[in-house]
Amino acid sequence: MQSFPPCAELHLHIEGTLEPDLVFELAARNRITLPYADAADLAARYAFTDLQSFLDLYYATMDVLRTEADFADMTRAYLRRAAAAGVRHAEIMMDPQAHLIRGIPLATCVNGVSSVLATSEAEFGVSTLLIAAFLRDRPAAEALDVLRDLLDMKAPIVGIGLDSAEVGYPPSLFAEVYDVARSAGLRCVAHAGEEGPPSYIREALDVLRAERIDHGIRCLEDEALVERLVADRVPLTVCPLSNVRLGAVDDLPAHPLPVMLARGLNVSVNSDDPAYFGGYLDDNLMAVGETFGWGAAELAIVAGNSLRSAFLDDARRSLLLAELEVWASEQERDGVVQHPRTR
Ligand SMILES: Nc1ncnc2[nH]cnc12
Ligand SMILES: [Zn+2]
Repeated sequence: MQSFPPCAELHLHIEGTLEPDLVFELAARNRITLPYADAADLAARYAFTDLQSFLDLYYATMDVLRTEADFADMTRAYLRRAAAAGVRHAEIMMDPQAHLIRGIPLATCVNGVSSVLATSEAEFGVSTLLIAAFLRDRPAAEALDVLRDLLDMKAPIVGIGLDSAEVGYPPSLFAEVYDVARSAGLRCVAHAGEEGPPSYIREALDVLRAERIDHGIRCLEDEALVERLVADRVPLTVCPLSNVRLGAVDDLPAHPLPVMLARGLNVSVNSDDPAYFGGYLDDNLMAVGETFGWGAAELAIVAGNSLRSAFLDDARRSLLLAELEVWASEQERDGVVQHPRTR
């Protein structure tokens, strides 16, 4: 059986872990009638043409999340599955505005998710940090209000992110939000270069001073940008199955991940919205491993990148990097080193 390295998941939307079965369970609990016959009928709608076609369903489906217990159950289900995938640390995004605009109080979503994260290391062996992501297709003033509310309630967040529909919503619109967050000691990440142009990656770095770029795959269209990302070791949290399902790339063999790795970019592999895109972190690693002929050596590189790019404390990072070294030497000892197509 394939073994996966201990790693960090750095690009994961907790609302994107809502599996069809849980959607139906929460709908029943909250007496909501869904416009689908059953979980299989809902899953059959997961045929997306682009980011927007996914977002439409993603925002509609999360309407079943009404109470703290609902958010907690979703979070627990993700952690259980992530632990089985070899995830040892997760930096989890949530979209507070997606809940606020449908009347769910900020405390309900924040407390529901964070109550489970508080014990994730003890319960699942997965340390966790929470990132509040703002919706770039809504006004920056609204994001600023939500950020101030999060700060006022001392929400246990490590940082902020920027997600949702990308094209037409450049990072610079959110300069003030990121300035306020940074002044409050928060870490900064942003989606850029998923569907949007390389200039959005530059803006995320220069204007938002993002420390990590979520996706970033379109950087390859701008040679000077690639050189800068390599020189500065800027982490790019790549999500291969997501990119295929949303049509950002034609298919997995056409995915730029191996080129990005060969260029020396600091790439990690992540699952984005695993309930919607065909798999969790292990599924993504398995798919790229099979498609690109990766063995333990390549898996250890992306796992190491993920651990070094996480907002972890030094002690936990050292522990997980040591676990990764043990994993890599076991792979070598057992001769499970390489996939046939690599050599
Ligand atoms: N892949 C993605 N891109 C932008 N916003 C998102 N929200 C959830 N998943 C997303
Ligand atoms: Zn994402």
